[in-house]
Amino acid sequence: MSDFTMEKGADGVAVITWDVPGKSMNVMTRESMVVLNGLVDDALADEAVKGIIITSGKDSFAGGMDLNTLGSIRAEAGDEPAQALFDFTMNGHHMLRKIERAGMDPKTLKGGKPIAAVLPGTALGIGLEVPLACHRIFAADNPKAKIGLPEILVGIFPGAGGTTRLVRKMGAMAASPFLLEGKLSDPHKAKAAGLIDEVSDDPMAAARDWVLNAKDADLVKPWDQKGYKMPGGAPYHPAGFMTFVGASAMVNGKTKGVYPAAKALLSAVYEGAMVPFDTALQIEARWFTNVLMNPSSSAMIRSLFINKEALEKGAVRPDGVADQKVQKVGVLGAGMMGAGIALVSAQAGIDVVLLDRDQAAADKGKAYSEAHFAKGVSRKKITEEQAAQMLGRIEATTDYAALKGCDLIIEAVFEDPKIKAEVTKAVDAVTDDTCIFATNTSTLPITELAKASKDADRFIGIHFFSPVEKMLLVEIIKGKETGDRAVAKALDYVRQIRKTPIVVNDARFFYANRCIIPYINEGIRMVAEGVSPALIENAAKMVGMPLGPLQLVDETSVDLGAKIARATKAAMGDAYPDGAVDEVIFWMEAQGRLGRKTKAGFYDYDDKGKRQGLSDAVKAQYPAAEDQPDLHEVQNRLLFAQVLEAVRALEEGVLMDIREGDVGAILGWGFAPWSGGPLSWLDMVGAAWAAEQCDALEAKFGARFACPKLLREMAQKDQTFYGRFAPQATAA
Ligand SMILES: NC(=O)c1ccc[n+]([C@@H]2O[C@H](COP(=O)([O-])OP(=O)(O)OC[C@H]3O[C@@H](n4cnc5c(N)ncnc54)[C@H](O)[C@@H]3O)[C@@H](O)[C@H]2O)c1
Repeated sequence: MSDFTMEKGADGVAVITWDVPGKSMNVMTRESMVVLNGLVDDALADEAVKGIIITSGKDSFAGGMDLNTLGSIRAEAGDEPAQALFDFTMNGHHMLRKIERAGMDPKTLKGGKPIAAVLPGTALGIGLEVPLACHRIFAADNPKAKIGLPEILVGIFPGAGGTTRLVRKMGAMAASPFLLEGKLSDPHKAKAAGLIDEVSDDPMAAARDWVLNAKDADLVKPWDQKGYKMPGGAPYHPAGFMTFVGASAMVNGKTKGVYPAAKALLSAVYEGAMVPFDTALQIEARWFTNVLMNPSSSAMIRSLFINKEALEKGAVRPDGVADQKVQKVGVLGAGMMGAGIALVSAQAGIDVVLLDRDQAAADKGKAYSEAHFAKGVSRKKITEEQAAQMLGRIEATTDYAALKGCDLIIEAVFEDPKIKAEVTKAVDAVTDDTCIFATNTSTLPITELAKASKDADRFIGIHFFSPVEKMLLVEIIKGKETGDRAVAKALDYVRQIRKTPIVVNDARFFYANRCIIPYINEGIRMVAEGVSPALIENAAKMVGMPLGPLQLVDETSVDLGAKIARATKAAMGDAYPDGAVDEVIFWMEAQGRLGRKTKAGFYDYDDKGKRQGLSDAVKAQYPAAEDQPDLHEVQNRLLFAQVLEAVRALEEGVLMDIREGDVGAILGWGFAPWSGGPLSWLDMVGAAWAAEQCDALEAKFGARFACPKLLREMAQKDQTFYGRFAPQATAA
């Protein structure tokens, strides 16, 4: 079975159906493009065919390009990868341009065959770029459908004509959220924005009717008509020029210049807007190739597309363990985390028993889901029946007997080993030995907590990030005695709730928190040293961190920081290195400046909790020194604080797979996504340069920057992480 098939109807409409065998969503490959091209040729040449509909056999249209394709083109091309990628991209343009011109006479623009796209649901990336080349796009009235061009989020930009077509269709200003931010819309919003043309209960019938009645003029795109003017003005008009200046400033403001794809996109748009359409497509292809050849884009594609998907599909799942899909989950503690865990589980179709110490607390936890589902109904994302069905899956209770029959328990009670031990024992008394017990602790060692369990083999860490329903990463932690079945269960559960898992070994703060805490601490330490808070925050953003370390403290709260500092000090004794950090954090705590929640932290906040400037009170207590450090040094301190922890985690065997180190960093704490993650970043800058920087930082700031042995050895041997620790199937 081919990815595309065609059926020619007696009414003269040829329907090309995209339906990749064995996949839940269509993706475009090199091979499938050849097939589509052949079918379009056939239909255009066949006199019996009056018009064409391109649709999908699935409930979505397509998820985009299979980015592995780009990797394999590059790998096969040997010394000339750029030429091969450019040629591939131009072939795509030729095919889509053929669809757009549809056999019409190039002079009179008459005699073409109408081509409509019918989208039953989601259409992303090239899954929207193919429709954009068609003459009219019909979408089903499917509120779950997402329509847009998210390429920028994985480090590239729409390179199958989407950039050029969208800008000419709606103007650079209106196109910018879709191109530069990867904004996705449901069908109605997509129609309002001009991305698609019609939303219908029966889009096939509507499209067929349109195809059979379309006139010559309906097939000619505005940019192929005489006197075409770009909406909002092209760059050589004053209004258009200002749009481009504004867009350029916005991109620089948002990306701080570290995302090559955003800059290349702007160049493609700007240069392309000044020339005829077909030349613009060549310019788009040139910039697209430029981006594909950039190490940042390759690293982003590798981490955010290929490796993320591999982890979601079970790349690190233990071999030979049968499917462990969860039927009924018990969630202990209906507080902030427990309520979120219950919500995502119910959404995934799992029955949930949500247990707390008293009924009011359990009910409050369930009410969180109720409010969330009600919002979904009011925004037409789900129906009232679906909301009722999902809410009906959650049983709020105080009764341990209700946990009977649960095949997974996740405890999210207070962060207190005694309480955690009590609930572990109480659960053991009512569940059988098929049930896996998981703890959501963020700081307590799993191996220690497992001692309260009847069977440490069935005990595991499933560490969520807050807010549970928004954060994409789940960290699974193996205690010393955790068995494969528990790991498989945790992975299968994370897959059910559609998040991305990483599996790490048990160690202080596991992986994500272990790396983010030194970043935060380095920022606070600099405040104590008299580095200007604005310099610290800006330096962080300029290396691509979504939040500066001080803003991050405000978001996660100063008292949590103080609590962790006290606990760490108690655990480490004399080896505790963060005295300077504590001074600031304890002062903040004493001042009641606990962060956003108290509307005062390193930043000031208005009455509504909206962040204002950096706080004068903090600046008065820790005045900025006259001599401020070099920006590059501040950036290096903030980056190395994180990446060295990632290297140590790998060296110590906490991280077992480098893919998890990179994917976990980006999804878990927003580590500079342009870099592809901390290990990809080290590969980009080179181990030798990184080791030199460590030596310089260590000499000036102390042992926390000492070059890990592993990195030193890699520098000496001129190795990369993806070379030395190459996991299978990451060769993109
Ligand atoms: N807050 C975060 O950002 C975050 C992130 C990851 C992990 N965690 C971990 O998740 C756990 C819960 O954190 P939270 O922020 O949801 O706390 P929370 O205080 O909001 O909720 C804890 C809930 O547990 C209930 N509880 C306490 N003792 C109980 C018992 N014996 N039996 C049943 N219920 C009991 C409390 O009534 C409360 O509703 C902690 O282990 C924490 O370290 C928190």
